[in-house]
Amino acid sequence: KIYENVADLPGLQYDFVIIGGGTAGLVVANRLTENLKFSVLVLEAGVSNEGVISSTIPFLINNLLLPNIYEWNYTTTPQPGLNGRVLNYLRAHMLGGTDLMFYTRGARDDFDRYAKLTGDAGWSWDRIFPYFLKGQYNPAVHSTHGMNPVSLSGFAWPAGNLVTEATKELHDEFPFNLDMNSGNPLGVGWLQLTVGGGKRSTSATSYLEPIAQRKNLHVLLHAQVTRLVNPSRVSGKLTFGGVEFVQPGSSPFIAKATKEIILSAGTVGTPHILMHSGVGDATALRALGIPVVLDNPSVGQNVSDHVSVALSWSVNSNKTIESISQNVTAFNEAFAQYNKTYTGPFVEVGSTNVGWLRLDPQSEIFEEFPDPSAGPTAPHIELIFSAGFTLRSAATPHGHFMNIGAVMVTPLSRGSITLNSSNALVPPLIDPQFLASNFDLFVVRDGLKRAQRFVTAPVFKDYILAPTVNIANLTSDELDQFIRNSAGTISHLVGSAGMSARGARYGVVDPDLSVKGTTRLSVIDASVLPIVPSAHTQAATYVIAERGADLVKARWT
Ligand SMILES: Cc1cc2nc3c(=O)[nH]c(=O)nc-3n(C[C@H](O)[C@H](O)[C@H](O)COP(=O)(O)OP(=O)(O)OC[C@H]3O[C@@H](n4cnc5c(N)ncnc54)[C@H](O)[C@@H]3O)c2cc1C
Repeated sequence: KIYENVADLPGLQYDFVIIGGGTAGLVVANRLTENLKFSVLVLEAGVSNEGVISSTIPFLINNLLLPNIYEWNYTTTPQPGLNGRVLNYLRAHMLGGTDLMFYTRGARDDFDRYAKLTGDAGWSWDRIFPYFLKGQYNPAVHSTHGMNPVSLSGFAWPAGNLVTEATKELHDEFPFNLDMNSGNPLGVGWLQLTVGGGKRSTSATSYLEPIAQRKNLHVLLHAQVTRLVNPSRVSGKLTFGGVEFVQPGSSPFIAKATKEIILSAGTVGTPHILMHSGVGDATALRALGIPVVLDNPSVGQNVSDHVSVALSWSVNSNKTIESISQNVTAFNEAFAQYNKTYTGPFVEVGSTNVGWLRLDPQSEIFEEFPDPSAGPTAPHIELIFSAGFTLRSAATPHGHFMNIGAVMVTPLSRGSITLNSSNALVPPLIDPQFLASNFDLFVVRDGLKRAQRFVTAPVFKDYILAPTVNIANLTSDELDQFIRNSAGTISHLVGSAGMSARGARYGVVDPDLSVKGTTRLSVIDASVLPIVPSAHTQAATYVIAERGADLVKARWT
């Protein structure tokens, strides 16, 4: 059952307390409460997804991302690699998270590297693969019995067919890939989305809604966890006796977990809570006057994220996103069609295809830097093809466009989440160190050049009119400045509570996701990924949550 007010909860003692009801937290809540003997409380700082149309209608997802109650409205610290710019840093503040529905699992090598880094073969592609199928178009690599619907686009923008045609014309550099979720993503293929029946699916719609009436599951909204309290030692290991949280304007409450506390507060929230609980770098915590209960300098460090820059071309067609986004009548018609039949352009986001490419192995950049990709199946670059501007703002130009986002998916830069204050309600310092490494800059540059080459395919001859910014005329230095001045993020931060092998001298959680040096405390969310996969991160988060729930269940049954 979902509660708004702590006073309505039957009590504050449960077997498990899950902190955060985003992508991972609700998967774990579902799986643990399959055992009717387990009682579970989810504490979610944000709001419900119910009745929020921009969280349901794929085409309107853009509205969810504006500063509002569905986001924490964070900003980064000034980023030297972006010429000192401060970016808005989107983080979900609602049940089920605020992803944009891209469903990309990553490369076989990404997961095999996690297995190697953690010394646990359970994180390898082959062993994790069944967990992908639990969540659900090459039928051989998908399932029909999973929880979370995944589909190809339910609406065909002409740009999508042109992109596919171009893969035939430029086959050597941009081969077609029928299904990029097989473990071998390389090539250009159709985008898959977490959309079912025309509606956006999240862990809130797939994992919570169907079981929200389970008697052993309580979800409390507007409940912001400030810290874990009452530390003690059990057989030399740290344990916490409770979870402190507040509701707007309230005094703190304490929830107790008789079995385990599970942090699923995401890559920013999880280390934030750990550090306020005294788990983190001892020197930094002391400097803020926070009592140290476990010195672990890895907490909040080693974060990595993807950086992107988009190019746009005006096109000789009026069948683009702008035909709806810039025309009130057409927008209302599309909305009406959606409401009647769940069909039409509102069933998807406007992106049509995705490409995954590797750098040239002979590239001079490898003389300076080792290859950070996970292996030969893993790309360095992602190209996102869209039938116009998917993220729209007042600055979006008028006209009709095709967009290609070039995303650097193998960052060498590493950033951090640190505390700014001893007050747990003050946001942390988010410093992803975007483009701090020249390798990362090189990859974005290469990605933009690939995008430019892609649109030279003969099929675009009568379609593409002109670039909105002609980077072909820029010197190398000017191009670098263009990148630093326009790069953004696609919000794939991971690593702040990274997994490492048991006994390793770094890392925050063991391969079974329990926090090192503690007992009855684990982290199950995207923060445990030690390196960002070469993919959008929700699919990886779902499998972490599925396997994480199995690991917890195994400890207690
Ligand atoms: C705007 C955006 C778009 C994205 N688009 C895509 C996409 O299209 N495809 C894709 O694969 N990935 C996408 N991602 C990434 C993907 O959504 C994340 O990797 C994934 O959701 C991470 O899941 P999580 O459970 O770790 O964290 P989250 O889903 O962020 O959940 C954390 C939850 O914890 C809550 N919380 C945090 N702190 C506290 C606290 N102190 N007390 C109580 N609750 C707390 C938050 O409110 C939130 O609900 C996107 C991310 C963002 C932000």
